Amino acid sequence: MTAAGVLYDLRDVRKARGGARGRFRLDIPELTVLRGEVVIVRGPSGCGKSTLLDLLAMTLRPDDAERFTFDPGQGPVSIHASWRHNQDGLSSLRGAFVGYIVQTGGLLPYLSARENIELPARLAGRYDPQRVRALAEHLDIAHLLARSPGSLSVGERQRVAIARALAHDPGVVIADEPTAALDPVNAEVTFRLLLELVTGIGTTAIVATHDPNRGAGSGFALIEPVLERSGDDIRAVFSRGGLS
Ligand SMILES: Nc1ncnc2c1ncn2[C@@H]1O[C@H](COP(=O)(O)OP(=O)(O)OP(=O)(O)O)[C@@H](O)[C@H]1O
Repeated sequence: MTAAGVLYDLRDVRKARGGARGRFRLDIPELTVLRGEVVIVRGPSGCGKSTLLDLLAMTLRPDDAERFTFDPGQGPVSIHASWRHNQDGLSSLRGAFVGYIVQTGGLLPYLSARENIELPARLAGRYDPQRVRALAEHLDIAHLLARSPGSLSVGERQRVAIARALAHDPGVVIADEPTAALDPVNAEVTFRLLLELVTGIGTTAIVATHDPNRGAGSGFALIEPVLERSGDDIRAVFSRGGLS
């Protein structure tokens, strides 16, 4: 794989947080994500999945990074340098190229489902009604678009959130336990729909789950942290090479 196919390239990235009891430290010695890949990030509660996804979504600033680049298509951009010198540029990059799905949908309650889906696409200047229609049909929410999020079931809200994350044709979809709030049957269906959509469109996706059965035997790339405990302190090491 050439460097042109690399979406993320991270080397020696670190983030420390005050954990639930002791200190939590996330270390990424090496992590590459290739364009078009689906990567499952799997591990138990508290192992740092959300921290890793927030770093990749450019919503959380790393403490330190030897290298942290994201290539939107015109060449790699240093995310670490952007955090220090160009946060406006970072916001634009995030808005245009990242679709983020959180555990509970995160929809704006005062907008209809349709307005929620269209908003990021309009902000990014990439609103495409045909794309919105196709996503809504695939996710079986076309009949719900006029409704407010509060009148939808949790599963319906999550499907709207998936459509919203994909509507602006992002470079990457990042989904943080997108089915954690759903019952097992709905969770299975929604997880499958998300993966079907991103693989069908060819969008890179990074999906976190605590479920040890998710992603098993799927052929998708899998990242699981190595956890080191010292008293109440935890160090989680997420690593994955990709370039030969
Ligand atoms: N905003 C924060 N401030 C301080 N500590 C935090 C913050 N967010 C998370 N942490 C801590 O960082 C550690 C990793 O949390 P994180 O949410 O990344 O794990 P997770 O694997 O996503 O967990 P879960 O599956 O329960 O969502 C935990 O010890 C947590 O308490």
